[in-house]
Amino acid sequence: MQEARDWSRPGMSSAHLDEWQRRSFDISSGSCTPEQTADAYRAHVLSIQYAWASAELSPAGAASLLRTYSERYAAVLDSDDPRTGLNNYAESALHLARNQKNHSDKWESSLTFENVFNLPCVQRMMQDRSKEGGLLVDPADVNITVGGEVSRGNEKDIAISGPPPGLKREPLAHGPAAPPPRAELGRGVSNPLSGAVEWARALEGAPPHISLAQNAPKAPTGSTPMFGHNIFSSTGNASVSQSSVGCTSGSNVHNQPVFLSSTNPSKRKNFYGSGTESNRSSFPSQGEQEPRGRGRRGEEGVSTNFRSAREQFIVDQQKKHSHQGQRGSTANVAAITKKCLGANRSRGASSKFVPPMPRQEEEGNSKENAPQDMQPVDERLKNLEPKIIELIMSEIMDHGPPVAWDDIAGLEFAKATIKEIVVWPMLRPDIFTGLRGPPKGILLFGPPGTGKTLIGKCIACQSGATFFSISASSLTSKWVGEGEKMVRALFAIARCHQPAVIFIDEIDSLLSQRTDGEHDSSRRIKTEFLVQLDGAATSAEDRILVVGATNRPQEIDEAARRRLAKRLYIPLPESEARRQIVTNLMSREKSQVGADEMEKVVQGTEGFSGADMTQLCREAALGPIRSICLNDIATISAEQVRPILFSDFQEALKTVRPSVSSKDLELYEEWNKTFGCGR
Ligand SMILES: Nc1ncnc2c1ncn2[C@@H]1O[C@H](COP(=O)(O)OP(=O)(O)OP(=O)(O)O)[C@@H](O)[C@H]1O
Ligand SMILES: [Mg+2]
Repeated sequence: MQEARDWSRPGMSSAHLDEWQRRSFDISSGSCTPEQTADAYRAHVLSIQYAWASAELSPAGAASLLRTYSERYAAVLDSDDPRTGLNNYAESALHLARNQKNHSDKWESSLTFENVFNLPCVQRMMQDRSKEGGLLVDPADVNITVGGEVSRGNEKDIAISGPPPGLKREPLAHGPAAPPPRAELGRGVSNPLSGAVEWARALEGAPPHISLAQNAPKAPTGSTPMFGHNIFSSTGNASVSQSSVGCTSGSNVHNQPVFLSSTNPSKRKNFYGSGTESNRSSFPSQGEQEPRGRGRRGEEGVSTNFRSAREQFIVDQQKKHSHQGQRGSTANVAAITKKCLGANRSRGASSKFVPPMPRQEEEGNSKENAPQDMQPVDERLKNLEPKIIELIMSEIMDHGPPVAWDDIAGLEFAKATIKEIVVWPMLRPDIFTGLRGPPKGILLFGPPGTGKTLIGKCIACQSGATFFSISASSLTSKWVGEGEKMVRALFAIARCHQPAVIFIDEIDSLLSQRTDGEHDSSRRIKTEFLVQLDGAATSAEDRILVVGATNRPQEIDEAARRRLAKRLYIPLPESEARRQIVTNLMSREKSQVGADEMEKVVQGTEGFSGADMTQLCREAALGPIRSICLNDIATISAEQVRPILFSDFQEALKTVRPSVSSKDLELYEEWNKTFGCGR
């Protein structure tokens, strides 16, 4: 509070200062709840504003104090630590975003900036566009700042902008064309999907790979249409910052993409807007700025987006309800807004607060605006919430290093069957009709680590179909009602992107036996899934294939089992397959293992799964490193490391054991005999 005294004007009333002091003391006592702390900081901010308005504080002092307390206030709002912050409703979402990974995370995109422009559909789009000479995004979206804030006309540091006024965009005659500028769905941005939809439509020829897994790579920023992001994101050298695709203006006439760093959440420098240093440090001049958001006083020319106590109360109530899981139909929207709820955005008392749930008017507005803002991609999707569509579409999975059928050792019968069911009918739908029509559901079951997920990845790469990969966890979200909607939307979108494959890894957790004691929401998700599966199965013209994978087939609901008509056993690898796995892996390393030594390795690994074999090879590969003298490890060159030898395998075999017990194996064999479709 020393600061307050320093900034105060001589002769001003000390009432406000005392008040600040008292509250500050309370807050720092550590006994306040986050709500109380936030309230106290809000009150501080209001007091400072009041003091400034009644000329009790100098403008500079007011600006400085306001910045300090607004930042503290924002820190409480944004922190997802339940003891210190209010952002707990996003806890699970943030947790998922940060920690959970699934298989698809490890996949790298085979699309790069270079080769994406060689895609026929992109070429086509470029040609079409060059004929039309039009922009790929809605003109209204051109001047949008990446990073969540809507750019204002007078700002110099606009992150995305179109060509300078008067400069007509020339289509590229050759060479790589730029992707359309990605319109960040910032608040107040009109027609947010237009660019993305346009781009996606243009890419229709290239089968997108769509993952609904929550833990698949996510856009860090808010409700962003992610076509652009996903199509261009890759872990290779052409990677694009997920929240930062943009186009330069000025000299860069061809709209070459530039990479912009995303906002550092820990830095709240932009607190007073998206602003420049000058507008950040001049609180009193805020009134001159264009009011942002829906601050009621914004109309009067004062940019005070503070919420009245009543408004705050409504928000608090909404938060409480969200904690009780009674969100009803708005839950979906809330779940989607979770992307915006992290600390990625600078926020404060004078910036627009993002409530955990949309306020009534916002909801109303969004419904009203929906027809113009979010044009449905397809007629069939018009009954779905645009934000759910966006969410599903935004999770487009990059299929990384392509998995070929030959990368899967053994499993010849399963591979042949899948090719017959998946690949050929996709290629020749005209032949595979009537009784020859492929089954609409496949279940891959077998012990852990035998290649079920690997097969899923291979189907993604080889089938040429739109590939949706979902994990049960993405549907069994805590937002009541969201799961069913997601399932419905998933199938609806798949229907629009036929032929499509929906891959559900660990399907047992989604479609386990329905019991009396289970939670209502998971029961409803299951029911919805079965209904959708039925729809997909009975509609002759739909070319949607559902592939489930599980290592707990006995737990699958019998109704689901029936719908997954082709149930393929994925057993432990036979000796030939084990040899193939070791040979494949060793071919990428420096190794010297003779044929008879390899035979001994194969014989010694009876009962090993594919994953166990991989683990064995990894362990053996460490042998040469372990044999290096400790003093040399820092200096030895890679070439000097000796090759992997049979003795390394012998050592590795002492520590790596099969992960599947013979008792478990019997259960699988038994289930296969009863329900399996193998020979
Ligand atoms: N048949 C196989 N050929 C080549 N590699 C294999 C094979 N089976 C397993 N692997 C190796 O084991 C790893 C794990 O396989 P995968 O994830 O497909 O197992 P899974 O059957 O899905 O196991 P889980 O049931 O536990 O999910 C693969 O990444 C691969 O390296
Ligand atoms: Mg798996």
